[in-house]
Amino acid sequence: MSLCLDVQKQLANFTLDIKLTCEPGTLTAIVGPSGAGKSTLVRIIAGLTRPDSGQVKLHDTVWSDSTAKTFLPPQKRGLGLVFQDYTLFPHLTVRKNVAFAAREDVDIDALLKQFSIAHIAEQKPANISGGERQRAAFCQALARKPVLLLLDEPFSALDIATREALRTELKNQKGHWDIPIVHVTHDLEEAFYLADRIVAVENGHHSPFWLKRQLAHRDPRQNLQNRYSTKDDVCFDLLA
Ligand SMILES: Nc1ncnc2c1ncn2[C@@H]1O[C@H](COP(=O)(O)OP(=O)(O)OP(=O)(O)O)[C@@H](O)[C@H]1O
Repeated sequence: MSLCLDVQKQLANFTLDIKLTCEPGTLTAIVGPSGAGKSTLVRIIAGLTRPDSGQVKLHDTVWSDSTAKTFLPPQKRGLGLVFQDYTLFPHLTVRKNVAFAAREDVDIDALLKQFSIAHIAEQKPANISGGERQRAAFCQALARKPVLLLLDEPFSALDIATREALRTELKNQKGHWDIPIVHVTHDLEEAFYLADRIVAVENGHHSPFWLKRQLAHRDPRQNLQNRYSTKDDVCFDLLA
């Protein structure tokens, strides 16, 4: 089921105005400078912020429509969220954290194994590493069998080696989940590595030129494109 949105929201200094479609089994990376509106966009998709106008739909289910005055609260959208800050309950073990969110038919042990944290299932979050906590956060998000996965800088608090390991796992697994994934990141390398499509946002608007400017300032310029852009789609912003 595809995510389709066309939303507007007045922010402090500009109006966020974004149109986006994200297909199941694909990862759309949202990149852009600080304050561009990326987190606001994630919050609108999650139902944590109401847009002033426009519509958010998952296939034919309307999550938000300002004209029809429809607004589905976050808990009814059935999505999985992974943020930079760990969303685990500190007083529960890893297994209980995942079980808390899980649908009945989910095999929690298999999920923990898939994310290589079966051996720490009985530990509490304070006793495991940052990378393990983020793995647990992914298990928690996926245990609810989400219709959409929303990732807001999920790797930015991790050290380089852990970040790279988790990126690789996400890249290998994302196609199997068969849901749209929206991934906000500051890191262009991460976006090029993971994304099926990159959408650059600047001052609340889709801005292919921001991405072009960033790449123009990189050294050497061609590296990211040559290494990761085997698919034309990823580069659609560069072709604009
Ligand atoms: N509820 C709000 N009402 C008005 N303005 C807001 C609101 N929330 C955020 N803003 C402003 O909107 C702009 C976009 O913020 P947002 O957090 O979405 O940007 P971002 O691209 O995620 O930034 P960063 O990469 O630094 O996290 C900022 O100027 C912020 O101050």
